[in-house]
Amino acid sequence: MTAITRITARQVLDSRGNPTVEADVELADGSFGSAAVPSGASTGAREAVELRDGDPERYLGRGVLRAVGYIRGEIADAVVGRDAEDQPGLDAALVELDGTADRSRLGANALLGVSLAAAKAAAAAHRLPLYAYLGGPGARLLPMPMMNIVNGGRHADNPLDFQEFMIAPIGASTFGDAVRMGAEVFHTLRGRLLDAGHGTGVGDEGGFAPELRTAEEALDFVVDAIGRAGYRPGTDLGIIIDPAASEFFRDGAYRYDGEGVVRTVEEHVEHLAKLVDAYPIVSLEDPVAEDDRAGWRLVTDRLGGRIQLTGDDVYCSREPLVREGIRERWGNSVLVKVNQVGTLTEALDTIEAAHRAGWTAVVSHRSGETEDTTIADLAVATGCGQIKTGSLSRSDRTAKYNRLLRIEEQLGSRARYSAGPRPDQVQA
Ligand SMILES: O=C(O)[C@@H](CO)OP(=O)(O)O
Ligand SMILES: [Mg+2]
Repeated sequence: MTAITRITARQVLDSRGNPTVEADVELADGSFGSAAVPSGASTGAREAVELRDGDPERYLGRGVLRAVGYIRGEIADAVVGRDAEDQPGLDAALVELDGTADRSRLGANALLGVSLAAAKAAAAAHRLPLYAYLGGPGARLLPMPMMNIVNGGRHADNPLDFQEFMIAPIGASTFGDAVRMGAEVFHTLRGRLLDAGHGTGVGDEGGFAPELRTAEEALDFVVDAIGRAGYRPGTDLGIIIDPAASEFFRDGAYRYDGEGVVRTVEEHVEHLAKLVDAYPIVSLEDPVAEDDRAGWRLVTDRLGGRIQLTGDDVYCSREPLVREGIRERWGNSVLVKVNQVGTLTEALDTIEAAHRAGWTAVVSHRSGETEDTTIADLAVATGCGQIKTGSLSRSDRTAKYNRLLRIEEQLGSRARYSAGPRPDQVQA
């Protein structure tokens, strides 16, 4: 009854107004699943390749239409008749059909759309929500959200060199509390920015994008907003930064163009360490560039015992790269974005490999998102305990928070809230 009978796809728009792929899968019993594929701006060099076509300033639709065509044609021909319950088999068939290491022939966006839509159809056939279908009866841990409230870097037009400043409700006792606390800080921050004469326009992920130059200026605003909203910085809410350091690492140095400073690898790591000393930072993502191996080692030696260091660009959600990072001790955590790798099975394998090594995993959105909420279910299904899904505004981001609120309600008294990456940080 879970045999795939029909696959189709279409172009839809993502949150940046760029076309992206949406795929539908239908099963013999009439069950249906649909998934829309997200897209990044600060992409890792070893990410699976999406078909989009070149210049991001221009219309990107032709590549997407090619991906849509592949789904309707070649992929449908190969996959119709397969059992949607056999997700690893389906995903392996998709990877084999593509035949390239970087998924560039059919496109990671084509592969991922089908992979996720098939999982949703199989969940529907079982009359289960996706998180329960994928995670089983043990799936009841709501993730600590990393809420993006200040945008910079590639995600905004302001001078801030670091890409994302986030708050994490480490002192919340439920996911509902966490969302409320985040929303209160978000609105308090808005008022404080206005008072200081700043604009309150937002960046790609819905965080404010004020004309600030230094990380310290942004962090002062964030700490102040946490306090004025009635919370204790570092106890109720921690701070997380994604500098997305690959974006400003050139010729062996970190070029802070907004701040007007160039820092050597050592100076850059020293600067991060000072920020960790001065502010309640609980986690740094991509603190150094993906190809700065010495920097990864240095920052891990310096800060790995104190805070979470999450690799995004350096791992591109790919299990073999994470295994290498575990061996080499580059960080202690991995960011997992399903479209970086191209299939659901591979993303799940990456999370499992991280957990087996005692690392944490953070399920993440992309800066270009849609109303699709699959990652909310994935965070609960894997019990990873952390999700990064943007600000408290913009429907593309709030869709994920709202989905998690509904899951928490559905789980009732079985629901647990993860107040941080470690198992002992779960609220009873
Ligand atoms: O760097 C990141 O972590 C992501 C998501 O926040 O951005 P993008 O999707 O542009 O790669
Ligand atoms: Mg990142």
